Amino acid sequence: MSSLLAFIRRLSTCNNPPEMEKAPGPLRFGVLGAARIAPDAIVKPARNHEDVVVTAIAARSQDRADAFARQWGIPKAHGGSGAYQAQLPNSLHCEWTMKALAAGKHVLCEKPIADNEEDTRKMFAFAAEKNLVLLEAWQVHFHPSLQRVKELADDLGPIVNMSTYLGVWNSVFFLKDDIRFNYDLGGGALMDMGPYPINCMRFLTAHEPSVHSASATLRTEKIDEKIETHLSFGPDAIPATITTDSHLAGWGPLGLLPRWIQMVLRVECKEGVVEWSNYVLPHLYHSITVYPKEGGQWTEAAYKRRDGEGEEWWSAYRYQLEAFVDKVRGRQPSVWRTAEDSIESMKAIDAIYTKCGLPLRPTSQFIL
Ligand SMILES: NC(=O)C1=CN([C@@H]2O[C@H](COP(=O)(O)OP(=O)(O)OC[C@H]3O[C@@H](n4cnc5c(N)ncnc54)[C@H](OP(=O)(O)O)[C@@H]3O)[C@@H](O)[C@H]2O)C=CC1
Ligand SMILES: O=C1OC[C@@H](O)[C@H](O)[C@H]1O
Repeated sequence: MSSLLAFIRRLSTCNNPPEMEKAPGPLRFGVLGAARIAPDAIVKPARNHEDVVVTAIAARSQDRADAFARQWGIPKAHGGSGAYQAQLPNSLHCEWTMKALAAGKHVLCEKPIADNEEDTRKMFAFAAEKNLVLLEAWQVHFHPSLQRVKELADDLGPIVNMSTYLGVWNSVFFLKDDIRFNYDLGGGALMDMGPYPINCMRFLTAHEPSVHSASATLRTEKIDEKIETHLSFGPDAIPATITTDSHLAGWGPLGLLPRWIQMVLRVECKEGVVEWSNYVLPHLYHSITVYPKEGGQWTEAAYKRRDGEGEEWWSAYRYQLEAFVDKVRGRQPSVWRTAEDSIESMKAIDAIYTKCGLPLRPTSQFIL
């Protein structure tokens, strides 16, 4: 009972974090796109960061921007921002990141950072040229649970196999015209969910993947509803299987009842197995179950960093914002993701599409 209460308290603070008094001259954020993810990804974490304020929201329609600003208490003071958070369809990440960098702003851009490797390289090259911070907002990298899974896998000896089935039931989660199902907007189940397992596996093995096979079930001509791919990581060719499925079959009469999401990463090591559930949004809840070969399994969770940074209720987005602001302010973040991380992740996504015989998502036509 007490652990249920602690869970509810943690979740409710995570969703409604306490407002911090702001330091003088906080970093001013503009949000690009009144997206569904924007409140969780930036608005709420910013409220709780003493050195961040969200000053502006931009959307295609003024009404939508006004409504978002009203709902989330954003003054909409256009101009004067020091950083932008891009929450747009994937195909627009490149264009708007380039525009923001050209205007001298640091950028925290949603995952996947672009439509393909070519655009990703262009964006990071421009950020480096302008000496500005650009970070792909793959927030799981900043959550303590990923570090903990790595510690456990390291303890159990070399990784020998990794697998994950990432599945959601699309009529519950997504609308028919969702950006995820539009090729021109950079859609596809792999684009949407692929960054999670690819980056976890890259981090856990500290190696890049080679793609051996991949097959897609299509939703429309160029949009993957589901992809299963077989990869290997590093010189020891550690095998891995990733399935991204945006349309889990239902169950019950006529298959109409939704299935619970499937988000478990399984890491098999020489001396045992680590299973990490809900690794896509680990701050909501997650469990890490360890099955040592010698017996004596246990389950744990990691919500707070060992070095003392953070709070049990911090979301992965809040940890990510801490790191981003540290970087912008010239401090060394406790955890960071490099340009190389984003480039290699996009390269793997491109390689999987190519293996499936599908076209890469379209390169941005935007020219500065
Ligand atoms: N890191 C994470 O945990 C998550 C990341 N994401 C990422 O965030 C981004 C946004 O996702 P999500 O919030 O679900 O997206 P939404 O469906 O809310 O759409 C985002 C924005 O895209 C714009 N948009 C919608 N349709 C079109 C269109 N046809 N043409 C041009 N623009 C359009 C809208 O802008 P406007 O406001 O101007 O109307 C909308 O606000 C994606 O890159 C996604 O991968 C998403 C969920 C979780
Ligand atoms: O980034 C994401 O995380 C959760 C998923 O359900 C969502 O589709 C995706 O955009």
